Amino acid sequence: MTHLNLSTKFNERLFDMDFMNFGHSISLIHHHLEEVEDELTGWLKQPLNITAEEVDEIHNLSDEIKENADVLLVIGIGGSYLGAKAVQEALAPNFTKKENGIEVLFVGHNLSGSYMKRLVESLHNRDFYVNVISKSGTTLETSIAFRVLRHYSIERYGQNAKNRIIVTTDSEKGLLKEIALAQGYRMLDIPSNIGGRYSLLTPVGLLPISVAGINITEILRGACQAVIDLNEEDLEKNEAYRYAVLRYELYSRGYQVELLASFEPCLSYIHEWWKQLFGESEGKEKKGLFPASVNYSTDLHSLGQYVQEGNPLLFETFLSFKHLSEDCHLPFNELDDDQLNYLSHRSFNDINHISEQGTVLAHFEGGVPIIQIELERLDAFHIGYLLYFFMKACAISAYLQDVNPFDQPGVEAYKTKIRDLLNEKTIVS
Ligand SMILES: O=P(O)(O)OC[C@H]1O[C@H](O)[C@H](O)[C@@H](O)[C@@H]1O
Repeated sequence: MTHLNLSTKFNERLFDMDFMNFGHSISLIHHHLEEVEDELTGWLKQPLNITAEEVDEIHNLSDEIKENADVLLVIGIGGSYLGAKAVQEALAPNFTKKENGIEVLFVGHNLSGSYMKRLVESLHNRDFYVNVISKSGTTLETSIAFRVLRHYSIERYGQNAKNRIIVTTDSEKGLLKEIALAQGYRMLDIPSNIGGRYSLLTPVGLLPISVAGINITEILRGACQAVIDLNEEDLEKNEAYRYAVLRYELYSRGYQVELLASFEPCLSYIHEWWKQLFGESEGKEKKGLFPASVNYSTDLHSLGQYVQEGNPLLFETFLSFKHLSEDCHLPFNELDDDQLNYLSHRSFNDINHISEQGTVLAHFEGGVPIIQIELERLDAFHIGYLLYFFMKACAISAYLQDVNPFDQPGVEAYKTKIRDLLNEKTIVS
């Protein structure tokens, strides 16, 4: 049974692409990934390696939080929040009332004073837990948000505040780990050999996802399946490797932007997570596709014109799910004053699907190369599968470009500048 299908619609500029030219390089990269131990490759087998005890610990914590809080404040930025936020958006229903459940809020990923002020004000009548997540333990946004919310926790809960703070950080080192040990906060480990943007299937993602009411066992089951399926050395049988090769070939032929497109708004944070994954993994040494995204059909009415007829620097990757569990039908209207009765035998999903097909055709005819990634169902299993698929493809893709998928030296440049400016005595205007 295939859980994920990859297909393409390429125009004549690409018709002569031969996958098998990449067989040898892929094979070398495949073995390199299997064998390297000094790199941050712990995520490769993480879904298989996570123990039942670790999953139980997360379930227990999650139950405790749900029992004692109205809100879980997840403080983190980049890889320390995007994965969990992506899964929450994709799988936890929109518009549900929060009175009977807990709200999972992802905070500390900006430096806005008004955001922070309003956040604290919004907590006055609500009970909360804090889960601060940082692999390095020193990220500015996370650290200062934690300082504010730690103070506020003490104001609210006094001595008991420490029981409401959970620290997720590197298993071996870091300032946050030292703080947690000194203050007696409970800790969850991020394995040292897993970097931030590959850490979603560790407690970084699993605790917030579980509190959001999503079945983490199913997420891990999907990811485990992907570990097995996507460890196939034969390029023709490995969808992650094929996706990596396709992207590389398009890049080599002059395309500079990959536009990830989907027709379900709940996937918009999967796009955001994917952007960080590919952007930080590939964008170095003056190389790399620029990862961008669109939410259709919304963005057909803003960026659609550019995609169809603008500068031909991009290709599009459509992400879709064959079966969706919910739908809405159009009511019949006798008057037909809105002239929509021709659609009344169709559902929203039907119309959305046809709109996707029409968009693919139009953009293809406009000269845009198309990759399509389709999964069976929008559920926890397939989301786990998809996220692992992207991580595996991303690592392969970066190696094809001969860059290290696991570092982000460029991020340090602006961090240093900000730090230097903040250390200056004068206020920058
Ligand atoms: O988890 P942290 O160490 O706080 O890092 C959070 C984020 O910080 C930086 O932006 C890095 O470039 C990201 O890769 C990382 O995910």
